[in-house]
Amino acid sequence: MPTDDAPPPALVLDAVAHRYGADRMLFDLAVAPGEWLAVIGPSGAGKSTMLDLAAGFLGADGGRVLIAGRDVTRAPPAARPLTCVFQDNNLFPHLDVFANVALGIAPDLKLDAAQRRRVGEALERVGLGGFERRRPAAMSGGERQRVALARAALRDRPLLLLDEPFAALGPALRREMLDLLAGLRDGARGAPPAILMVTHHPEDARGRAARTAFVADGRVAALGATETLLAMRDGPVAEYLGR
Ligand SMILES: Nc1ncnc2c1ncn2[C@@H]1O[C@H](COP(=O)(O)OP(=O)(O)OP(=O)(O)O)[C@@H](O)[C@H]1O
Repeated sequence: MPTDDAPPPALVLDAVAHRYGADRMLFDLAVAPGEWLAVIGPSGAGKSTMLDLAAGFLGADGGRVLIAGRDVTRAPPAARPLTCVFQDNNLFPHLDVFANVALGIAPDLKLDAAQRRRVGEALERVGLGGFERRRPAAMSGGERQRVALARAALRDRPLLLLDEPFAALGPALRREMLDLLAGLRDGARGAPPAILMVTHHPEDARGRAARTAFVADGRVAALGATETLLAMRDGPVAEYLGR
């Protein structure tokens, strides 16, 4: 039983509705503080829509979105205590790596000495010490995502939304990036953030996400321990997994 002083869930989607024409999506989900939850499901099922509703890029037609106990249903994206990493377009091409990371803590790019040091440390942690003056165009896809992760790690938000961030990378590099993400989470200055990670590679969830949600037809159709869900022999999850 949770006690009165137990921290609230990192994210609650309480009957959050969204309509695309005649298609109605309706999401119920609770992510515990510090939990790593993977989201899988067929193409077009609504995975990105669910994350966009949590982040506020899409408005809810009904229901409530709570982040760390705060009702943010009507709050714009910038006012929600979360950070996002997508497959593409995480970086500003006209800014160098240092500035791209620094934006995570100082949107006006006016940093004091301690903040400058933190940016440098974050770059070291993702293996990009010495890349400070590089522009994103002169970096590989994996390096660019390291920059995005460094910025996310600096922000110290209770919730990290990842929408296919490593999809364009090969299997070995994807594994490396997931290990890096796990390291950043474990090394967080405060409480580790909860991670909600959409992936097209269910095996990415194994050993990392304790629970996995299966999204189908605009709903969370199944939710359970990752190993249990991925071991299903029949039903829609098994069908999605190609069994
Ligand atoms: N702006 C839009 N207008 C109308 N329909 C949309 C819009 N954006 C998404 N959709 C539809 O909503 C459904 C869910 O899309 P969404 O991107 O959330 O799926 P997904 O599960 O993330 O898919 P994928 O795995 O292919 O990225 C799809 O059928 C899509 O065509």
